[in-house]
Amino acid sequence: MIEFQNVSKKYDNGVQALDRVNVKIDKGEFVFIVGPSGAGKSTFIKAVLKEVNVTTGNVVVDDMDITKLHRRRVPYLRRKVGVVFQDFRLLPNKTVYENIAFAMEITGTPHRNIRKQVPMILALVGLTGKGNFYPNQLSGGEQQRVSIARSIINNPPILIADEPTGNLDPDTSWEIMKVLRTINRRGTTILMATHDREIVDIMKKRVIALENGQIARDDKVGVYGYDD
Ligand SMILES: Nc1ncnc2c1ncn2[C@@H]1O[C@H](COP(=O)(O)OP(=O)(O)OP(=O)(O)O)[C@@H](O)[C@H]1O
Repeated sequence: MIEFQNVSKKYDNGVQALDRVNVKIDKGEFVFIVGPSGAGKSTFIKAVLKEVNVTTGNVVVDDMDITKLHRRRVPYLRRKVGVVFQDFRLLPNKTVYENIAFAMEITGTPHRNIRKQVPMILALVGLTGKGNFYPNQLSGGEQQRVSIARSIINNPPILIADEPTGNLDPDTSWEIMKVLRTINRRGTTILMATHDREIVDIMKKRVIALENGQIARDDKVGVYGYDD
């Protein structure tokens, strides 16, 4: 599903953000990416999305070697990978319904399907009845649910969550983790970068730890393992 083959990334300023990374993530896995600040987690995620071009090695996403993928084909890749961020990134002038519908409109989904699928996805993330609310009328946890709904509405095989609980209190964070677990159980591969020790330790999922751009640990049932 996702494979890094001897991947290195050196930024123009000389920083070696990824250093000969080899890793394989299978379909349906739930994987945490942990590591100290500056370890290379964001660079790893950006390499999957082709937001950064790696210096050497190959990145394979959903059976497609994206290393040499033409710029014009990158939007096609992005449809295979839903993304959720710490800061939600919802469109403030659109309702919950419109935020999600918009993601379907840009892929050319017929309105009939949009009208059917948006309520279904709102139910999945526990937001039935909130379709007409604007983002600023929702709690942080609810906004993150909208963001998750938007990220999976086009059924991507992979969901990347970059610190999705970073702005949320512990209880709300767990509500978000339940939603992500439900999505994972439906078959979506999930890759989540996090600094949240409690979540990593309790979830008992695969943990890949990056340090200085290298894989320091890769445990099938791992722990957070840092003091920060
Ligand atoms: N666009 C860039 N240009 C130059 N150096 C960069 C760039 N982006 C990141 N870096 C450097 O690459 C290294 C890895 O950064 P990265 O953001 O991948 O780490 P991270 O593990 O996500 O950190 P954090 O937990 O703080 O988000 C750091 O030394 C960082 O300063």
